[in-house]
Amino acid sequence: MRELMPFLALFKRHWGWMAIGLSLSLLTLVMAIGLLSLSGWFISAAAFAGLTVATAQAFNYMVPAGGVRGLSIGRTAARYGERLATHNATFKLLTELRLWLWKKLVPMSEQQLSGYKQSDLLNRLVADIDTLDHIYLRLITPMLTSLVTILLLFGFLSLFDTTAALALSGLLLALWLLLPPLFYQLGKKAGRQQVQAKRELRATSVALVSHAAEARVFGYQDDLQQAFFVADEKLRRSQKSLNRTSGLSVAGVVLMQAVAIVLVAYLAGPMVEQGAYSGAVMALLLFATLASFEAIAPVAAAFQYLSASQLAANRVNEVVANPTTQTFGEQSIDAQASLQFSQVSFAYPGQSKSVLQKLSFTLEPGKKLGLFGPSGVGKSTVLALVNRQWHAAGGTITLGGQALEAIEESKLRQHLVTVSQRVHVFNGTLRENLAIAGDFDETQLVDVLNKVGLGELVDDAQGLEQWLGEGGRSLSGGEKRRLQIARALLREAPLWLLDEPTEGLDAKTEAQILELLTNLPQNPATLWVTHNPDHKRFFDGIIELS
Ligand SMILES: Nc1ncnc2c1ncn2[C@@H]1O[C@H](COP(=O)(O)OP(=O)(O)OP(=O)(O)O)[C@@H](O)[C@H]1O
Repeated sequence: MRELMPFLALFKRHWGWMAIGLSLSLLTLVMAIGLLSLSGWFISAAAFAGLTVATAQAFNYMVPAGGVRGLSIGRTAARYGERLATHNATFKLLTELRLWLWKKLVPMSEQQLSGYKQSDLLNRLVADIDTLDHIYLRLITPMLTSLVTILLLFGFLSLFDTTAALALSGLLLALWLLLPPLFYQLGKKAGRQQVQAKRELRATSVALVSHAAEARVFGYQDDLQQAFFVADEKLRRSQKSLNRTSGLSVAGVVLMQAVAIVLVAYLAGPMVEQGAYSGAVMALLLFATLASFEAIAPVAAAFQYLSASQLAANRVNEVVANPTTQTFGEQSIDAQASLQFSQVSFAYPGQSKSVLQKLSFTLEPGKKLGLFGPSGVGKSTVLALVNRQWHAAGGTITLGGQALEAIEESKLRQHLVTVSQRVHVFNGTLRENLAIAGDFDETQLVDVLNKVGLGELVDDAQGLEQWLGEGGRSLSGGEKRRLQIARALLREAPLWLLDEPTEGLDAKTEAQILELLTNLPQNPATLWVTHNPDHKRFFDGIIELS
């Protein structure tokens, strides 16, 4: 259970909604038991009263009938409120958990996340976090409400028959204690298999979609599909097994309910014969017994899913407690900071050959350095080191005289921007795609779009609100790069990292982008990776990697 502790701590922030949901859930149960007990008593008492004219006339139908009506309306209202409150609490918990994990993932570099497939991280963020919401809805709520209901039931029934009250509450309490470990064991294997199968299904479906084109061209579509079907079958098998356990829990609870009814009837029968209470009270006891099992039914189901929640918690904790997580310092950087590599060496994990060996250079504020060299020599790796995607194994990288690791994360991000060949257009509007650079008003956004030659995008009827991402207006390669430059311009970062920003563009677009990048208004320091010898004229210095 220790693995669940960090998540229970996060739950605290929403205790208000959780408590409302719990209270309404308890109220619903109490009203359900009250409704059935009162109805049982009322029908039997009315039948007994009808045996003679005198008793029939003296019987007060109005008050119990009003009670039945009140309880049934109250129960429906409480159930509705309970659903609203517990679902609201669950969604709040999900948001809390997902944001918490997202915030932990974002600062991690590629190095720290290497070893995880993207689909696996996605799965941890989505499916595993979903599984964790069972803790509140399926575990905490039924366990607490059923326990309180048993205690209340004991108090209520002892008003009529202490022995029957003790017997029924004792039986319910024994079930409350025994069902969880029993169903935890029964659901353990299938619960874990389900988490595993969900992971595989997501990985194979992501592969199926993202590799679709290559798979078709090279004829391995069937293999991918087969892997997907195997994972799907695994998931179905685990669900079937869990459903069987659920069915077993329902059958078990119904059986115990029958046992309880026989037991209470056995104890109450002689009491009625002895005249300790009426037959109508016996009906009340029997109907209360019948209804009380509504409290115990979810307890068995709850623990069947615990192992899945535990495994999900372990998987989430594993990423968060990544042993390679590097913490960064708190230093800020001066806008006029120079970037310096001194004897920097680097090799990718698991590779014996170094990509960089003792690389040294200095990039002064406002200067442009061109980074040349054959393909695969390590040019992009240099940019990745400045971006802290990876960390140098030897030597030092400093910015404004401070070690790169000592600089606070947000300060570093404010200081530099990267313009690469691949631009991500988010599934959102033009405004949202620019707004990742910060908070800007309409004039500033239109102004920057004009600067990068994308002014005509705003002429669209929807202007900045036009949809750009998936399913939106498709941008050409050159337009996407200009969008990226617009984002970078908005940031006013003093250090720009350019990774072949004009690669693959036609001559006209290339000329436009070059014009833009070589005449940036704030004249940032620029480290520019390129293969094109014509670009040499733009640079104050050249680094040739070999
Ligand atoms: N994540 C990674 N894991 C392992 N090796 C990597 C990784 N990224 C790059 N490499 C390897 O490191 C070397 C340098 O790669 P890098 O991308 O820096 O080269 P580059 O000079 O930018 O190449 P290009 O001009 O083709 O873009 C290559 O041999 C590449 O295969």
